[in-house]
Amino acid sequence: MGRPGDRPSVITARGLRKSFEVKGGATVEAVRGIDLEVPAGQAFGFLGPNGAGKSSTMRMIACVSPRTSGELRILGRDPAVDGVAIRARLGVVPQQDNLDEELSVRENLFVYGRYFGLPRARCWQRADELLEFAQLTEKSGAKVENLSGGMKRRLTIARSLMNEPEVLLLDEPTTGLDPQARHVLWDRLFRLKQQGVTLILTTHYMDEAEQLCDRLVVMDGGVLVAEGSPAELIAGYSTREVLELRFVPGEQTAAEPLVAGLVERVETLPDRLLLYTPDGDRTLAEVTERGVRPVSALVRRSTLEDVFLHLTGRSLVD
Ligand SMILES: Nc1ncnc2c1ncn2[C@@H]1O[C@H](COP(=O)(O)OP(=O)(O)OP(=O)(O)O)[C@@H](O)[C@H]1O
Repeated sequence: MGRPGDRPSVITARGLRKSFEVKGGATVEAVRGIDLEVPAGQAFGFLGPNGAGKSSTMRMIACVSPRTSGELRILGRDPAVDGVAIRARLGVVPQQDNLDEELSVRENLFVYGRYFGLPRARCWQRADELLEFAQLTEKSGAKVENLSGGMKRRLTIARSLMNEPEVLLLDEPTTGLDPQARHVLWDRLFRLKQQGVTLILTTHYMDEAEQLCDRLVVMDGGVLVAEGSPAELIAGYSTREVLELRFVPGEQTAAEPLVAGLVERVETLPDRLLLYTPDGDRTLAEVTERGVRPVSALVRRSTLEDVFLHLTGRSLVD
């Protein structure tokens, strides 16, 4: 899988696998042989539900978890051999913030810079640049424990940029944030991409994938089930429009036979029927003619959520 462009690849994987031995001698196959090609300068996303294998893949790319088998090259090097050298060129934003709550915002950046061996004066200078970038200059002297969730995320991102990484890995960057905080964060990530940083992120939010990613892979059960740009995936796996018919939970099954044959594909959810159609308004008129009486009806454009439902038979967010 993959579409290598003329830009060099920052990540190449072939048959990449990760298994974990668990209690009782059983093996969990978290990643079951995936192929990846991520060109420099892209925002590349792993989209999938909980347990799909996204974090396990990210941890192998971050050189903190060895692969079980397969090939993996990051920035042209093998993490099993050159992990330390690769890590120096990566920025990592983990799923859970692990900031030092007792230190001030600015000190958190300083300490991280020192960890990467930057001279003291350069650490303070870089910290101030990144505070501005993260829109946290006014919070420079504040204790981390007094920051909002969105500010903490922005600080974690600022910290991951102390070593001027070429590639930034973000594991569910906006999980738990309110919509406004998510938009501020997306804006900062856009800026980084404009500056040439390759972004690799995991998410189970389809809007995040659509907003941020040039390309993405849909992951489920440790394998890749589709790859493309958000627009390509929607064009390839869904129709342009969806007619959503809402029912009192349970009553949607009675309507199923009435809509049969009207459209190419119908998905049944606990309180809804989704009818995939090139023309939602026309289909709505047809189902009304057939005597279907939903609580409400909505025509909307297809999203990545529909693609995911089509590919896996399940919703992205359980
Ligand atoms: N250290 C571990 N030991 C045993 N099993 C693990 C370990 N890490 C992950 N797994 C298992 O591997 C599978 C994939 O997990 P992973 O965390 O990679 O998925 P994910 O897509 O990132 O999910 P989430 O969105 O919940 O983070 C799951 O079944 C998980 O329970």
